[in-house]
Amino acid sequence: MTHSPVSSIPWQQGSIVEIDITDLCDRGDGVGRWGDRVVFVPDTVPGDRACVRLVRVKPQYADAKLRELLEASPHRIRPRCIVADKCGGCQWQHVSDDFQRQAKVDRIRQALERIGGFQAPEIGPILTGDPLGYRNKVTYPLGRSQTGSVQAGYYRRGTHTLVNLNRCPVQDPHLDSLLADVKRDIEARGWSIYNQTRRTGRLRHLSLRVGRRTGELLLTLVSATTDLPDIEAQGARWLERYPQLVGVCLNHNPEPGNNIFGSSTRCIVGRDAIFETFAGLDLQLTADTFFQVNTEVAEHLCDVVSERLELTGNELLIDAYCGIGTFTLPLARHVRQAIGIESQAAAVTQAEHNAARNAIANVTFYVGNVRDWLPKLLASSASTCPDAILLDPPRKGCDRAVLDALLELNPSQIAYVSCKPATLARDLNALCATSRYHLRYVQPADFFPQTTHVEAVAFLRREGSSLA
Ligand SMILES: C[S@@+](CC[C@H](N)C(=O)[O-])C[C@H]1O[C@@H](n2cnc3c(N)ncnc32)[C@H](O)[C@@H]1O
Repeated sequence: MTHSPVSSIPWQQGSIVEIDITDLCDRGDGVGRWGDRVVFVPDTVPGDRACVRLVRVKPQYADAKLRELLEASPHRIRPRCIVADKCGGCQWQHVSDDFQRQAKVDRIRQALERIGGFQAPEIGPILTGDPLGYRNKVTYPLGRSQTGSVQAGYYRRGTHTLVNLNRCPVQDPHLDSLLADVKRDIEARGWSIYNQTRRTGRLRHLSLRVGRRTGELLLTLVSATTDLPDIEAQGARWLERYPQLVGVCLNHNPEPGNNIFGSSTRCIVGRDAIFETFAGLDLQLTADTFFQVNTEVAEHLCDVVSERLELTGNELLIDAYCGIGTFTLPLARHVRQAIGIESQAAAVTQAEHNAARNAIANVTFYVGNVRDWLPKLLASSASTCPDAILLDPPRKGCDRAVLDALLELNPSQIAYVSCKPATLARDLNALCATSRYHLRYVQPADFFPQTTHVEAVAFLRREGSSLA
């Protein structure tokens, strides 16, 4: 293979260069080198040799577009989605499942080593489930094609242009026909589609949720208006056509901005929630509350947390950032007392409802900010400090004040669930900097196959704790 000499091609927008892809970056793009500069190329895989066009050029790096694949990597596969080259929903449809998993584990390792400062951390094999058909919930923005037909799908990467979907290979297959039919019926009803720029029109999003174990389906339309003409009749028709559909809801979101759901949801027909079996519990899940999108892997992770914490039944456990109690409720069965803290009141209402539904009496949920609640618990429970704290913060990780409060609370064990390796590594570094805690084990989990997202739970133990 002859390579074009680096010096003969100007480092500028529009230049065409040939490079070997050697790595993947956090965004999921392939990474190659042009001389001592770095080139990021979407839709490539380590092992590819590619002819690329530089599109955004900085002194030391450039973003490039794949023009031609000169040699295909052994890790490259044919995408199992017909719109993989356009749709921004998945980034790695062209990467083999094994290589995706390895890349995710590598990313966690690199973050722990480079940002966290940990040397050779023990990282377990990644938890996996089905690489396709796993999503139990989808929420698609709605739009119209140039010819006026109703569209639903994800945005083209880096744009606000919808890529219309009639099916999606990562969503539960039971949602496929519903997606196509609902779009057609919206069109037939003449319901207008919301225009974000002009702030006109009604319908904004279509959300579908399925109980992976029960098969129950829930359909929610998000509208800028409180009503839609004949929504009751259409809802009844959908219920009749789909025996698994248990309810049709209308969420009202008149606010501009990126929030999908508004604050009020009205059940049009049927019920406003599905039932689902999770970790041996019977859960009720409404349309607008967060539930882990990959039921199987979440359940698997819950088991790992319970086993790794080596719970004896005597512990006081705090689950900070608990959502609807996805981890709190199953873990409550293994401890003396569990406390969940969550900022969203609706999620706590759902958690309390599900605790009662499953006769779990040893759990208390608090609505509010973890940053405020941890010091309050510290003040109120001097004689009963928590034995274990589970954390599952959003991507930005924990505030410094939360980490300080954790150190004050001084639990024997901390399990930190994270969806962003960089912030996980940063926070673990802060917790372990005092040498009071050491990192025992990290469990990666592949909740979102075909995408670059990766989750992990890190287990910390206090030095000298009797469990060590
Ligand atoms: C990654 S989700 C995890 C939810 C839950 N553990 C689960 O698995 O379903 C993070 C949760 O933290 C909540 N949250 C975000 N910031 C918070 C804060 N400062 N205090 C309390 N809860 C917060 C969000 O509402 C969300 O439910």
